[in-house]
Amino acid sequence: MKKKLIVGNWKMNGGLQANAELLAGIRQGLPAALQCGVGVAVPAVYLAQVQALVQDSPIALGVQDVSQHEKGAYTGEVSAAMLQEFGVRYALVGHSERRQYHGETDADVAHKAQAALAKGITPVVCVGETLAEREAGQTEAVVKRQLAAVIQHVGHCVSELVVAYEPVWAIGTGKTASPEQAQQVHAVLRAQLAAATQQADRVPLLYGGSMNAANAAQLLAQPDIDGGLIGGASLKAADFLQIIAAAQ
Ligand SMILES: O=C[C@H](O)COP(=O)(O)O
Repeated sequence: MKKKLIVGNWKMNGGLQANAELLAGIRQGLPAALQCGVGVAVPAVYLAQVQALVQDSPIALGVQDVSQHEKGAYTGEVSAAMLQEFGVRYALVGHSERRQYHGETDADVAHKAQAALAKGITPVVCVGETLAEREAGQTEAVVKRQLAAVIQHVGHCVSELVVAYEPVWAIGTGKTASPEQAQQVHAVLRAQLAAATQQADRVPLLYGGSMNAANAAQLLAQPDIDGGLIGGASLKAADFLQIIAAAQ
């Protein structure tokens, strides 16, 4: 069976002491024979600290964004080359909070994915519909449009992506998509990937949106749900570890 992948997205949370405590707790509680991939997407300012804290552990280092530009006069941006220097393995691109609060377009997200790939960093491409879009019956059209922009841009590298389906209405709200709702969208995404690459099965499709210790097992049991992108529940070692246990 394909290994599941569980990635914590810390969002704008943490601090030097809190990060050290959280990662110590996770490291201590990880099963000796870990059967799934584990990563944490941390605020860029903590990269050096977290790189050291996850050293010699199975925890992969991730970030929450990457610049689409290579270098130069882009105040506040962090390039893929800089991330590469810190051993970053995963970069979230197109998280709905970036799309919503920072005006990121599908084209921006596609360029960011390409910039990450060019430096050997795996983009975790986030897609998802708002509540209004779901209620208008546009879920499929929205996620397909968002993913198509990336597929078209990265060409033959499609099989190197990770894709995360995160319904915006489920993020941080405690309202999780039902396993059936999530599976339905994941199947759509899988079919879209299959039209672009013969290796669609190896692209991990993560679900994100109020995934927690109580609902993780059911979500992860769906045939096209290959893991989770976890926000709130990744900030407590015990909760994150329970999700990891469900992915074993
Ligand atoms: O990237 C993570 C998602 O936005 C989910 O966040 P959440 O688990 O707090 O709902």
